[in-house]
Amino acid sequence: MSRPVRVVVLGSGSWGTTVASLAAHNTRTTLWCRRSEVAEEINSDHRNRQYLGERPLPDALDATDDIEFAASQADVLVVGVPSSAVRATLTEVAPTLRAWVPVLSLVKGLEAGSRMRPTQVVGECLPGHPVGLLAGPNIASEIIDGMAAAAVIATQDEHVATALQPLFAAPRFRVYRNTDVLGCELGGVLKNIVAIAAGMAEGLAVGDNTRAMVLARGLAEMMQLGEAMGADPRTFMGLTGMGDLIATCMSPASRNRRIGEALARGLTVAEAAKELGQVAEGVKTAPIVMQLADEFGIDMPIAAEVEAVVAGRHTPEQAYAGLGTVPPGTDQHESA
Ligand SMILES: NC(=O)C1=CN([C@@H]2O[C@H](COP(=O)(O)OP(=O)(O)OC[C@H]3O[C@@H](n4cnc5c(N)ncnc54)[C@H](OP(=O)(O)O)[C@@H]3O)[C@@H](O)[C@H]2O)C=CC1
Ligand SMILES: O=C(CO)COP(=O)(O)O
Repeated sequence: MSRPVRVVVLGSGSWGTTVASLAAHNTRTTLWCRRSEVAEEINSDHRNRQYLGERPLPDALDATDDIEFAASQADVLVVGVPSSAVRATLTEVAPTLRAWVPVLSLVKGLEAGSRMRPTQVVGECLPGHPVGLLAGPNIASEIIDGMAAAAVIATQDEHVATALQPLFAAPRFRVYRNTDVLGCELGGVLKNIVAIAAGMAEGLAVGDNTRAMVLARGLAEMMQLGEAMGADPRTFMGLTGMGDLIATCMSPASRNRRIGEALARGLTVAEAAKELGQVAEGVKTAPIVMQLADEFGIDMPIAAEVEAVVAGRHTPEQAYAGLGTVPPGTDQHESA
């Protein structure tokens, strides 16, 4: 009889811990924590209090702070550290990870400097490994509480996706497949910037029409850049695009939205990030996305205003006033 596969999740923040908990209900699972006290708390108390409060984690979930040993045990590797830490983390696991182990990214940010998507960084650090991502409208706290949700595993190889689907699925967590890796990954990356705009709007006490405008025009910006970069624009109408955009812009638990709200309260980006204490990928992604928008010749007025606010050039009030000066153009989807 063949042994069950071992899933190893790198990164014990709110989402890494949640995904590891989903997997632990289905198969042997190890969570790598960079701090030993977090690993001890998970193994002894079945809690990760810093990120998930008193929510109980599965008894079967194993935690360790030994990244090389964890990687050597992996049949499937999941990357759940912030985008800024993906390359360094994968460089550490490369020597002990066995050949052909599939690697799944949870990461929703672009690498500064290289402007690479997380799956591209995986491809560079771990050449030859099948690569994919798990994305969708997945606010970690709701999923660990067992509220119904769905995600997508995006890989070019349908066989890999089909093998991975049951490892992360739960009765109330549906896992779909998609072969448009670029479109799915960009959806998760770009919606964070729109969520900062949505948070600023909340902080400025706008109406529901404004909320809807930010969502709809934000989605249009995401689709236009995505299509110009080679993604299928229809992907942006699915879970990883519109789905994640709605969840992140609407949820008071979204870290990106909370950053926007804090900026509207007059905090600086540094103060807002300190108050949050968790990663909000949209802050560092906004300037990279504006470089891409320039390169591909795409107008992204909402992303441009978010970038101006996080760079400290505009206040949130100026950003919203600035949007009013942009010529409206057409609301029909324009192919890039
Ligand atoms: N939370 C969510 O609901 C969702 C998050 N995501 C994405 O998942 C990724 C991870 O996010 P999330 O779990 O929420 O993040 P958190 O901020 O909750 O946790 C980050 C984790 O990464 C670790 N970490 C931070 N910096 C480094 C580093 N330099 N080297 C190694 N490890 C590091 C942290 O360790 P330590 O505790 O020691 O600081 C912590 O375990 C992000 O790209 C996010 O956009 C995607 C879907 C949902
Ligand atoms: O990606 C997420 C939900 O799908 C989480 O969003 P935040 O990082 O804004 O909390």
